[in-house]
Amino acid sequence: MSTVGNSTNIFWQESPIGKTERQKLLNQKGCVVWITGLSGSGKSTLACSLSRELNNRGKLSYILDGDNLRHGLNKDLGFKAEDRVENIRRVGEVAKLFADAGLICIASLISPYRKDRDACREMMQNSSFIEVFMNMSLQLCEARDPKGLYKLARAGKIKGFTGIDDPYESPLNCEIELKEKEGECPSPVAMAEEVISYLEDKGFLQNE
Ligand SMILES: Nc1ncnc2c1ncn2[C@@H]1O[C@H](COP(=O)(O)OS(=O)(=O)O)[C@@H](OP(=O)(O)O)[C@H]1O
Ligand SMILES: Nc1ncnc2c1ncn2[C@@H]1O[C@H](COP(=O)(O)OP(=O)(O)O)[C@@H](O)[C@H]1O
Repeated sequence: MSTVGNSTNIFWQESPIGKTERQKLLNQKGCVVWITGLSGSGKSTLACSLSRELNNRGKLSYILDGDNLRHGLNKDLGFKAEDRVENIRRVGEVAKLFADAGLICIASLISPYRKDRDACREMMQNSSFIEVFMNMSLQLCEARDPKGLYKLARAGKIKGFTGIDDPYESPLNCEIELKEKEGECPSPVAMAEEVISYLEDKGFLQNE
């Protein structure tokens, strides 16, 4: 019996099938690939490309996309600092469940605060949190502006837009950093392959 958060008298219910058994069934290891970066940096594009490439290799993945989750699970949250903190905390918890299910969970969110990303890392077992930093310049993201949000933010029609009048804290120790080279961004497939090589090297795509 214990107290957790605001709940008292709660008990942990063990499951008859463990993560090891599920991973064996899937021939892979559960993990979280956490993609962070500015709006327009290519997070969703990489998430989709990575999921497709993994699928082609017979590996099961699932995308948790910030924008999409704000249509449901996180529809009560906005973009003020405490809402972003709660957004990342919830998605971290959900990602942890997907990884426990044995899946390669691809979380794609701006996740602007280092402390919150680190807290998600802390939730996970050692080395199964792979932080991917989309290190694209604000200039590139703003030039892309596929949803016209930077334009609105510059015009003062959106307040607290990340990179314009709200902070983005770059990772200090991420596992993978993807960058533009001479103003050119690698293709989504090339970026997905870089992540897949990492997953392969670390043994996530098999279960010996
Ligand atoms: N104020 C403000 N700042 C940043 N982004 C904004 C804002 N308002 C709306 N949007 C849209 O919301 C998407 C980001 O949602 P996230 O859940 O990833 O954000 S966060 O991690 O909680 O910061 C983001 O999607 P992406 O462009 O895919 O990153 C935007 O489309
Ligand atoms: N590797 C890439 N090369 C060229 N264009 C890209 C690349 N990745 C994304 N884009 C384009 O940039 C825009 C923003 O990408 P998106 O994945 O929606 O970013 P985010 O999810 O970070 O907001 C889209 O128009 C997309 O087609």
